[in-house]
Amino acid sequence: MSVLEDIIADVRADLAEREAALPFEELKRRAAEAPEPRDAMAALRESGIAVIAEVKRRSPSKGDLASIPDPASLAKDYEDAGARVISVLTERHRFGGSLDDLAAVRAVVDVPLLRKDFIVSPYQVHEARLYGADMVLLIVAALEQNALVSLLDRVESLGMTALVEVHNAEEADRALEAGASVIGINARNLHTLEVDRDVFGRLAPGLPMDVYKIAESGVRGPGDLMAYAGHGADAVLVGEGLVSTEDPKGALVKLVTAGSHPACPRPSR
Ligand SMILES: O=P(O)(O)OC[C@@H](O)[C@@H](O)c1c[nH]c2ccccc12
Repeated sequence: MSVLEDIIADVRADLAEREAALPFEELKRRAAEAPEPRDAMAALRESGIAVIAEVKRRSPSKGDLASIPDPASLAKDYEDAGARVISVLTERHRFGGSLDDLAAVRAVVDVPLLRKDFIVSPYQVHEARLYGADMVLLIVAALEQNALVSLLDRVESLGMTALVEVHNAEEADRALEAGASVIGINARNLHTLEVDRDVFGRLAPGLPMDVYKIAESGVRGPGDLMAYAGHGADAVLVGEGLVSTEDPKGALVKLVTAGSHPACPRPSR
């Protein structure tokens, strides 16, 4: 099994437990009563290269990155530093995250939130909404085409934004066919866990102008943000480059400053 398949097997096992504890119909009813979702697209489209900052404790490739005893306070720092959207990993086994982290972050920040997980079922989409997400990650490599199409539809029908993640041209075609308007190009291959920062520059020019393009993974500092911007990124998504520094807030301020600098290349749209 590849890393991705391993991860998804555990995600499905966890999901079955939660489904047994809270039936889908009841979950849907509760999620429908959650406060209205925030407009993640509007936040991302403000001027400059947006930075999406991630609450990430661990990763399969690097192991422990940061203990993050108080995810809400890290998220508040991210918001104060100018994060346009905050990503919260909710996968438990490999990333050390939880839905409780998402709820804790929701309680203290106003910016839109991304639920970062391995979404394979509509159950998780309603769950994302219940815990305060405004945006949901859908990984093309983890989904059959019909599942991708119906999950994308589900995310949008609940008023959220889908971030559709791809790693190669074939997945990019599938994302477009499914109707994705926000595409994340992940430099990390989820089968081998290797990072190749050139993937963005290879794939982004082939995407339509009106698709919002996010460069995911491997951003170490302003230089990488500028390079991604030069290849047409509207936004970058950063985890390790923030959480594994002494001063995540300071590191984010540097990225946000670079992304809003007049010399930073911006998409011609
Ligand atoms: O920590 P990095 O290299 O800055 O990467 C952040 C983000 O791109 C990464 O966490 C990620 C991108 N896609 C994912 C899918 C699942 C889990 C994690 C991810």
